[in-house]
Amino acid sequence: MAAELSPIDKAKFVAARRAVDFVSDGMKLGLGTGSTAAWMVRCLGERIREEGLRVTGVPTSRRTAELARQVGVPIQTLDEAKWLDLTIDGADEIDTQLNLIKGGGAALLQEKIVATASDQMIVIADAAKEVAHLGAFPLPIEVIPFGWRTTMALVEETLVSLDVLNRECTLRMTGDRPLVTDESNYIIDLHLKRIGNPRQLALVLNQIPGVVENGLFIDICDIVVIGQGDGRVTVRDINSGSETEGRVDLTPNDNIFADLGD
Ligand SMILES: O=C[C@H](O)[C@H](O)[C@H](O)COP(=O)(O)O
Repeated sequence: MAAELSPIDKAKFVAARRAVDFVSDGMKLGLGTGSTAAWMVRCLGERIREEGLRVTGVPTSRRTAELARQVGVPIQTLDEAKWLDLTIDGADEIDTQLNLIKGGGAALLQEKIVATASDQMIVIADAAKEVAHLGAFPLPIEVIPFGWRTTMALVEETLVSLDVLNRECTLRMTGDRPLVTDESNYIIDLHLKRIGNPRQLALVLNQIPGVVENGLFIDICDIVVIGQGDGRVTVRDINSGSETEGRVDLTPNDNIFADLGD
């Protein structure tokens, strides 16, 4: 029996299932990370099992690689795939220009590399992720562990030089230890409340020695699919300017819960 999903999981599920309609036979896909992207990987597995869809996925984290294996999505490394047709991923915030904050799950570095190596990026999310201005969600930056305190001080100085008012920076912890990313780095979260100029901030942060990458995705996302708990989905395409409304069957196939142990 399939478990009853919470409204937020229903919203994530319908966004994921709608986005998987954009996948066609033979595609090389970037597989995002996080709870919404996990639904997309499960939906892909469902299409592979039921329709014989042939795709190859490049996972953006160890977690996603493990899930892909569990649900039967064939995977490759990015260097094996070289270039991808489409990446589907979640986001922590999406603004009206489809600029994003990502990295709440600490996978921003691999996610940005994979999305940038794709012809197209589709972001899937529940409606709560849509914002007028980025920044209420803390902006993650991935930093080299060596000298991270110095790097954090340089980040704070940079924020002062940009006249950013709220500029508290915190090292992300897991228990009493710094969180370590898949690439063996640390994450510093920037509590900015509102980002006035995301494009400028993204460029300036990456100039600081010790900063590997920041979680601002500027001009990378092409299409956003927003799900609602009642099954409604909105597809917004930044290139064509189109917006279409639809509805997705809320009943996941029981097989889709295989990895959840239901
Ligand atoms: O590092 C993690 C990713 O950027 C996620 O895509 C993002 O945090 C959204 O995750 P979720 O779908 O769990 O809200």
